[in-house]
Amino acid sequence: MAKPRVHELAKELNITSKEAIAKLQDLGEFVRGASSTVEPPVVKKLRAAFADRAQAPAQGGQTTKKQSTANESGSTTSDASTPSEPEATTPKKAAPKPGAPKPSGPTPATAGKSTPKPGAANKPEPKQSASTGHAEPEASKDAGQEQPTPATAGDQAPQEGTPRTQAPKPGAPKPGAPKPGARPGNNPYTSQQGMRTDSSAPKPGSAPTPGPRPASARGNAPKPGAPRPGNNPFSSQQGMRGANGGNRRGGPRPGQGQGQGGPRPGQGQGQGGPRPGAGAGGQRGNAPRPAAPSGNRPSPNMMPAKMTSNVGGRPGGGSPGGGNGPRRGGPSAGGPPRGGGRGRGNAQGAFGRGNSRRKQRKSKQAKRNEMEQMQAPTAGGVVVPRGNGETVVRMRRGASVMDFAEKINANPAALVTVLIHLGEMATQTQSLDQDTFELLGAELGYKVQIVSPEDEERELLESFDIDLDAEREAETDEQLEARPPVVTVMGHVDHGKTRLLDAIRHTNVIEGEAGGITQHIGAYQITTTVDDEERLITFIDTPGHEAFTAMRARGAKVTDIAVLVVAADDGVMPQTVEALNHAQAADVPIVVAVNKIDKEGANADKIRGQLAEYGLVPEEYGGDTMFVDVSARQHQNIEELLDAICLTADGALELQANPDKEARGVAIEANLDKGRGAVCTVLVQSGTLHVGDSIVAGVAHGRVRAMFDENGQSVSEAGPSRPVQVLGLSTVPRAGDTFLSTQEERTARQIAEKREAADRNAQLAKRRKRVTLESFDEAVAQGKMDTLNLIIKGDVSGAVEALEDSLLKIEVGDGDEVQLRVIHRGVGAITQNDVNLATVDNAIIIGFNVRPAERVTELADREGVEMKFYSVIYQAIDEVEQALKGMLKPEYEEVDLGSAEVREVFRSSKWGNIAGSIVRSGLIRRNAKARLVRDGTVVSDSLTIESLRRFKDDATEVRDGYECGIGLGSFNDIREGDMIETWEMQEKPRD
Ligand SMILES: Nc1nc2c(ncn2[C@@H]2O[C@H](COP(=O)(O)OP(=O)(O)OP(=O)(O)O)[C@@H](O)[C@H]2O)c(=O)[nH]1
Repeated sequence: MAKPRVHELAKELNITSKEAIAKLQDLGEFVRGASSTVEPPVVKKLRAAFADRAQAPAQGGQTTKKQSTANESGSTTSDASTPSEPEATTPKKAAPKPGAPKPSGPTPATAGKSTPKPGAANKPEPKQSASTGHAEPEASKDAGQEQPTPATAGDQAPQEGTPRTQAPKPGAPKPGAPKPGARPGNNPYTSQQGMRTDSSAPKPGSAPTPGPRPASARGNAPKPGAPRPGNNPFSSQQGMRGANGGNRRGGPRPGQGQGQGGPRPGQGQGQGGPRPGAGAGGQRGNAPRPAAPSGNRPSPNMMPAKMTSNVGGRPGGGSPGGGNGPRRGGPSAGGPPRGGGRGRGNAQGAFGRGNSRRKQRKSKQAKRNEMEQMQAPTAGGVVVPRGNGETVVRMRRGASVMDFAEKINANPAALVTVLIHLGEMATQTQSLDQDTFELLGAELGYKVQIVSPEDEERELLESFDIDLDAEREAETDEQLEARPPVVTVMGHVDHGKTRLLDAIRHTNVIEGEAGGITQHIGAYQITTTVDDEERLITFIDTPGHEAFTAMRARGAKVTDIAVLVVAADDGVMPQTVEALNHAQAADVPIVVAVNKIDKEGANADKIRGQLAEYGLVPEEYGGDTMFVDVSARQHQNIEELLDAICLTADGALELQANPDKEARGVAIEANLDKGRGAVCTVLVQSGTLHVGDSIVAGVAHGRVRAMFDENGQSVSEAGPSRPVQVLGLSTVPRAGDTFLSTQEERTARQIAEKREAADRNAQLAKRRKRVTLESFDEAVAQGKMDTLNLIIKGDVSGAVEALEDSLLKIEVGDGDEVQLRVIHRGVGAITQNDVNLATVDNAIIIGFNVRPAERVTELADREGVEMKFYSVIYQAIDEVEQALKGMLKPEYEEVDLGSAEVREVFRSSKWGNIAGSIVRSGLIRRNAKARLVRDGTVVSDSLTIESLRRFKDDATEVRDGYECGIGLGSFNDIREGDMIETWEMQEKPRD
C-alpha cells in the first residue's frame, strides 16, 4: 500500500538516491528528496528507466529471465522449474527475517542454482528483485490471472521465498537486490510480486525470526539445498502468484506455515506482501502448502506446474508443509485454481485491493442508502421511509405513532415531526384516530387501514381458537331450531314507542318493570297467539333520542324485525327517516305501527303515502310492508301488530339457531347494583346459557351466578332469542358488547383483559379531540391548554356511552379551539374518587340520573369541584356546549372611542409637547390607544394617551365638545390641525 520512497526505489534499482532523483527529474517528475514518496506510475517509469540495470543482475540467475518471462506470461512453470527452489525456499525462510529476506527474496532463481546459501541467493536477489520489480507488477497481475493455473500454487510456494526476501527486514543481508524485492510492501508492484513472495513471508514475525538468519535457518531446514526460493526472483514471482493463490486459500495459512512468514500481510509488509503467503509457504516450507507433495526435487522444467509448486513448497518448507498446504490450498492439489484466485486476491490485498473491495461494497451500500434517502420525503425536514402509495399498513384501532413507526420501520420522532408539519400534535405513544392516521399515511405514501372493531374482535377470538363464523357454518340443519324474532321499536320522539311497548307488555306479559323510561334500554319477551299457535317475540327497548343513535345502530345488529312507530297525527319526521335508514341498512324487515289513531286529526293514509316515498309500500298498495294502525294509549290493535310481526318473520326470515352449544349473544343493558353487583341484560342469540357458565361480555367476565327473566323470575338456562339478566360479571359491560360463554373461566378472563387493553387504546384515540397547530401554539404560549375535562357518571352504561358520544361530537368554533375530554366515565353514584380525580384534573362531573354518594357533596364543595346533574340527555349536551363556548378565548376588535382636533401645541419641558385639543367625537380616554392623523394621513398609530387634562386637572376621559390637553408621551411631532383618534380593543361577543 505504502508508496515507496525514492531511496527505497534506488535501493531496489541498485542505484543511488541521487541518480534516482536525477532520473525522475529527467522524466519530468518532481521529488523533493530521497525520502519523498513516489506514486506508482512514477515508480513504474523509474523502473522502466533502469530496467536494464535491474534486470541485469537478475539475469545473473540463469533461469531468471526465462522464469521471469514465464511468470509474466503467467505460466507457472518457471517456478516449478527451479529445482533448486526448494532449497531456495529454505533460504527464504531465512529471508523472512527482514534482513535475510531481501536478499534472498530477490534472487530466487539464483538461489536455486546457487543453492542454499543465502549469500548466493542474495546476490542474485538484488537483481532479481529488481527485475522482479519490473516484472512483478505485471507478473503479479498476471499471476492473479494465472493463478488459476494449478501450477501457480506451486509457484507461489516458491515465491514465498521471494516474499520473504522482501519481507526481510531491511537489515537483511545483501541488500542490494534483495532489498528491492524485499520490500515488496512498499512497492506496489513489488509488493505484488513481493506479495507473493512476501506474502509468504509475511508474517514477519514468525518467519522473521528465522528470517534473519535466513539463509541459514532455512537453509538448514530445507533439505534441498536447493535454492532459497526466496532468493530466486522467479520463484518468488511464481511464488507470488502461487503464493497469492496459495494465500487465498492456502496461501495465507502458509503464511502461517511459515509462520511467520509472511502471510499476514499486515505484519510483514503491511500489506504487502503479502501474504505471499504462498511464497512463504514455500519457505515455510512447512507450510506446506500443499503442493508440495511430491516431488520437490524435480527439475523445474520437468515438473508440471503444479508439481513445481509443490516442489517449491516442500523444499522450502522442508517440512513439507504439505500438510498445511492442503488446508489452504486444497490447492495444493488444485492449487491452481484457488491459488490463482486467491493469489490475486491477496496480491490485491497487499495493495489494499482487498480492502478497497470492501470499501467499494460499503460505498455501494452507502450509495443505495443515499438514494433511498433522496427518495424519502422530507416533510417537516425529516427523512422518513416512503411508501409507494399502494403500500397498505393495517393499524389497530387506538394504535400510536410508535406502532405506525414500527410498521414502516421509521423513527417515531421523525413521524411526530411530520405530524407537526401536518398540523397535528401528538406524542410518540399517543393513540391516533383514523383521520390522523390516514392523513399521515397519505403524506408518506401508505394506505392506512384501521382494523375495524369486527375484524379486531374476530382476530382476538381467533387467538383463543374461537371462530364464530366457522362455528356457524359448521352447524347442520338438524342442529338448528326455530327461534323467536327479536324486535326493536324505533321512531321519532314522542310518537309513542314507550307507550306502545308498555301496551304490548301489559297485554301479554306480567309487568316486569316500571316502564315509561325511554332512556333505559332493556329487553323482554312476550307470548302471543297466532293462528292458534303460541309464539314468542323478543322486544328490545330502544330510546328515542338521537343521542342514542350509536346504541340503536347496535340494536339493529341484533334485531330481526324493526317496528317503526309513526304518529298518525304527526307524520314522518327526521328521526323516523333515520330509524328507517338504520333498519334498511341492516337489511332488517320493517313493520310500521301507525300510532295514535285514536287522536283527532290522525291520518293513517297520509303516513302510508309518506313512507311509500321511502320505499315502504304497504301491502294493501301492492308492497310488502305491513302497516298496522294502533293506539298504544287505548291498546288498540296490539294483537294485530304482534300478528304482523310474526307473519313478517315467517315470510321474510328463517329464524333458526343451534341451542346445543355454548351461548353467544349480545349485552343489551348493564348497570351496577349496590346489592347484586354488575347486572347485565343479555340476549342469547345462539346456544344456551346456563347458570354456572363462564362468560365474557365486552371487558366483563365471570361465572353466571344467577339469571332472571323480564318478570324477575329466576331461570336456570336461556336459549336463543331469550333475554335474561345475568349476575356474576366482574364489571359492567357496554350495551351492544358481544358475550360468549367459554369452557374455561380463564379463557373468559383473558379475552376480557385483551378487550380491555384494546378498548383503553381506542378510548385514548377517541377522547383526543383535534387541536390545530395555531391554537396549540397559543395555548403553549399562554402556558395552558383550553380543555374542558369531564367525568360522566350515569345509571346505566348505555346512557353514559350515549352522552359521551354526543358530547364529543360538539363542535365549538371553527378550529376546535377548545378541547373536550372525558377523563373518566362510569356507572353508579358519584363517589369521592370521582371528586378527587376531578380535583386533580380540574374537571367537571356530570351525573346522569345519579346522585352523589354520602359526603361527596361536601368534598366537592370543599375542593371546588362542580357537579352537574341531568336526567335529560340533550339538556346536558346543551349546557356543556354553552360551557365550551364560554371557555372560548375572547376575540377582540378595535373599537373607535373618539377623536380630537389639535388647536394649539404647548411645549413643556416636563411633559413634552401637549396638544391643546377639542374633542370632536366620542371621547378621549386616558391610556387609550391613539393615532395621529395629519391631512388624512396617519403619522403614527401606536401612540397612547399618556396624559389628559381639563385645564389644570387630570382627567380620566373628556367627552365630545370639550377642550383638553393631550400628552402623547415621548411623541412630540404634533402640529396644529392634526387629529388625534383614539380607540381600544374590546372583547367581541360571540354569536
Ligand atoms: N292519544 C294518544 N297518545 C299517545 C299514544 N301513544 C303515546 N301517546 C302519548 O304520546 C306521548 C309520547 O309517548 P311516548 O311513549 O313517551 O313516546 P316515545 O316515542 O317513547 O317518546 P320518547 O321516549 O321521548 O322518544 C305520551 O304523552 C303518550 O301518552 C296513543 O296511541 N294515543
